[in-house]
Amino acid sequence: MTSPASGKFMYTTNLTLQNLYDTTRESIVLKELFASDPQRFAKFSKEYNSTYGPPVQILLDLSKNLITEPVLGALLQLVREAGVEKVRDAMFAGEHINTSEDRAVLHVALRNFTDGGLSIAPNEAGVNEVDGVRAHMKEFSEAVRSGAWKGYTGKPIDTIVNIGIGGSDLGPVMVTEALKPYAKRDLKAHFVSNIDGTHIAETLRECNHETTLFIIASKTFTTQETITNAETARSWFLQAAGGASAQSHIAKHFVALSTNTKAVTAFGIDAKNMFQFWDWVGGRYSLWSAIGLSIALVIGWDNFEDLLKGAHGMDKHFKETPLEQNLPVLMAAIGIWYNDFYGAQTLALLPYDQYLHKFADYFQQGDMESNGKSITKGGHKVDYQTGPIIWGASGTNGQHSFYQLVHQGTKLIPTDFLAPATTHNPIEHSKHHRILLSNFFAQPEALAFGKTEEEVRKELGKEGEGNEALVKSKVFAGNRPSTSIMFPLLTPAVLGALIALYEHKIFVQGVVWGINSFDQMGVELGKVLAKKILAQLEKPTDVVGHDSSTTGLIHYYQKHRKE
Ligand SMILES: O=P(O)(O)OC[C@H]1O[C@H](O)[C@H](O)[C@@H](O)[C@@H]1O
Repeated sequence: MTSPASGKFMYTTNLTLQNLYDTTRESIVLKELFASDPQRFAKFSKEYNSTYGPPVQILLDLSKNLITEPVLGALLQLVREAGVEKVRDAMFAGEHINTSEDRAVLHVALRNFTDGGLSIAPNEAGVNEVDGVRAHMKEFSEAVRSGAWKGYTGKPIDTIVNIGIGGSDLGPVMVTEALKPYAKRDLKAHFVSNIDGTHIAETLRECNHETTLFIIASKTFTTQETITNAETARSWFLQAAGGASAQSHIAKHFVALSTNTKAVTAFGIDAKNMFQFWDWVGGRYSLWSAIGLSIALVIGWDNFEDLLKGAHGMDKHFKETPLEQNLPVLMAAIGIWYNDFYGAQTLALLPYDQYLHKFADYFQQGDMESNGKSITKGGHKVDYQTGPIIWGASGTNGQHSFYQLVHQGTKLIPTDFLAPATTHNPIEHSKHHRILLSNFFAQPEALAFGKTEEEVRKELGKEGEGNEALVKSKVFAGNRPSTSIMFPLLTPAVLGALIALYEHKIFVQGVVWGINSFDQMGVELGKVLAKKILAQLEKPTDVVGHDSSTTGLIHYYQKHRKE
């Protein structure tokens, strides 16, 4: 049998799985599986307890998935056969598993602490500088938070504006939202990402130039959106601070997070106000790096460190735990089952925690930019499905919009439900939280077990008689899969572990599919075309080299625009 190196999803185990799918799919009925096995929850749920850092507990309940022991066994065999353990160890060792860019993939090194025991790639350039950058971030964030760091007129900073996009924005946004209970409430944090001038304009309206710190976050420091927004912020600041003569005040109000020292200094930011990271940190894996500075500013250094330690605990679990007990591996295996055998197109992330309302947005980049590929590392076109479409919203909002389709639509939608046992806001004696959690428990139950026609008829009584359409429309077929993830409380360490859990799930799937999860060539073409078009926007006669649709659209803009 060949491996994805040829573009064919053909491990030996693939045939076993296909066979299991063809012969047992009809009998994989959750209602029956639960009825016939009182141990099903015990068998298919795992409790994770961190062995490093602050205590982290996570309960992963996989029992409401369309799996049996033989299926899960075969899926794990597939993971084994695909060589996931070898590639995982290669990642930790710093081998250049990002082959197209010839780079190591070492975000795990950013959350490694010397007593963590993983000895992560000590020889890769930059790995031994991680501690130094962390110390710089700690010192700086503490100075800003305490008020010791002053703006150019001697006032303390009360507002930070992170200017970045993609991985230089989504992680800080998601984490600062998720950990709001730990936030310094008198330090306002804004995140500007969109090139749409509205984003920076509306933000600047809320800023006082004397007390605002701009954090320019860009791995490459060449990203059009970020540099344009940063230039606008700089002009705004200089104008407010007294024009060109205010140049020397920039040092108090602008810092950079980047791998590109040359571009940072060319922008006018002093190298000593730059927080370094390295090319082995992928953008969508960078919140653990200097890119996390805005997080550290908002929640404080100790909490930021707990976030890293929670992730490190999950790294240890991923590296050291047998596949059968390995949370990210199990989640990845089940995702492959739906994606490649059931033909599911998407995965919905449904956190029942308002603080996690950006979780799905964050993993849209994390998962889709990593595994949205159709060429293998060996350069072959795949003849199987790779990364799923990620989407979702926080509960219970989704229930009042798209859950109709999840319950009764024609598509199979695997779902991940997440919830904390305890809320940070126990108002009304946790009344809200009990209602929230009752929904968190009810939805997977309804999805899995549905409601039969018989039950509907009984419930409707006379009203249902002679009204077949009504009866049928109230039936829930059930057997719709879900994973439930619970934890005691959303702390920084728990959040770190959860993010790392999903990161490693994505990693495992990428290895099985034989793709490079660490490049993002698919974002390039649109950027190149936009540059070309930007130069043609002035006059209709400049618009050349496009199809009639694109030309027509640009002409429409030229006719109707007003400066
Ligand atoms: O951090 P930067 O270099 O500015 O990159 C920001 C973003 O740019 C591109 O869109 C990449 O596809 C993303 O992976 C990256 O996070």
